[in-house]
Amino acid sequence: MSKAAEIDIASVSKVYGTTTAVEDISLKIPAGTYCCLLGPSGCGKTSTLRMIAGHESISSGDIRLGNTVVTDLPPAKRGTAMMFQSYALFPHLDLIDNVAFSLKMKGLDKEKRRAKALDMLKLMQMEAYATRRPAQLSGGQQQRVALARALITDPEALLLDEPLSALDPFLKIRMRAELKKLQTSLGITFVHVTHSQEEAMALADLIVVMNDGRIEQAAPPRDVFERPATAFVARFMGDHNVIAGRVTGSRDGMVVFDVNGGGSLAASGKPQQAGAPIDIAIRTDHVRIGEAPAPGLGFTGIVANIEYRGATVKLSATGAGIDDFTVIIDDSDFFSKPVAIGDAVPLAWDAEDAIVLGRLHS
Ligand SMILES: Nc1ncnc2c1ncn2[C@@H]1O[C@H](COP(=O)(O)OP(=O)(O)OP(=O)(O)O)[C@@H](O)[C@H]1O
Repeated sequence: MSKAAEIDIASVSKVYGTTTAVEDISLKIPAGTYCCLLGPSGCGKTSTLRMIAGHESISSGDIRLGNTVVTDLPPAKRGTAMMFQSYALFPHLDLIDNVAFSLKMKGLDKEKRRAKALDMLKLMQMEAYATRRPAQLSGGQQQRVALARALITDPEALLLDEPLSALDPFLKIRMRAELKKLQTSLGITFVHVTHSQEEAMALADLIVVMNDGRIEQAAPPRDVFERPATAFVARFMGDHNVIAGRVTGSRDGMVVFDVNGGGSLAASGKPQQAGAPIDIAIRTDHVRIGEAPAPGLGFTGIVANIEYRGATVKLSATGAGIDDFTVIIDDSDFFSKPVAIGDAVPLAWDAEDAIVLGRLHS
């Protein structure tokens, strides 16, 4: 296998006619990283991946793979390989010929390319099926063949476009573990497009959250989850309440603000100009119920819904200017002092759990 390469995306944009799919993004993906491009449909993930692969031209900016600027190179000359969502296997060819296809294009003789294809099928534990056609395989097996076909070119980076989306939920989780194992054992750079935050959290060393053609945050999964950079990231990753308001002042290392249409709250952060818009995030599992909050660090919520989830209970509450506030508490805490729909309950959190979010799009 070849070595891994860093991918350097410098001020890259992609414009299709009047649509700007990717707007001036810059990103360094260190060599050997498992990187997930994460975001909702239409945010520009696939366009970014296809520009790295060379399947889409770059409207402006440059992409470097290792020391080579690949911006104007054709896909086969970049040192990347792409695995497509639908696997794009040739139905009329057996697995060996499917896997060997790119070597045939390169002019390698039949014996050599078939031997190498068999090696790749062995790596993916698919050699027993070598003479079958794709239609005679399960979804998970087809995915392994698609991986073998992508990896046969010894790429420095493997690009995967929603590789797990065609699989059923059970297989998805199994193949996810296999992808991670494969990346770790090969040590090459993986760039994996997904709209599932769970998938990205499970796989990535580096999560790149995209929204509307731009990067909202690029950081390891734990940082993205614990310190979401923007309201979009906090909402998209889930398990956070986002509250918007306007700054009124500061106190004891906290920014004090008025909730839009509601009371006054505080959050850890530097003083900001009075009147400035502010978004804060509060983890749903870091809220205590039934405890009087410190000034600005909680409110009285009216319980709107209760969902029992086994180990935890999910409460939804409303407050002045706060439409939907979620609290996840341990089942034992809930059942030791149960509350009912319609009850008014104090909700409280600590200063460090109220995070001021950045404002990328304002
Ligand atoms: N060939 C094209 N011509 C015109 N517009 C395009 C083309 N490809 C993509 N777009 C537009 O560019 C934007 C980004 O698309 P892209 O496929 O990169 O998003 P995505 O995040 O991968 O979405 P999905 O998860 O749905 O695949 C969208 O608004 C899309 O409609």
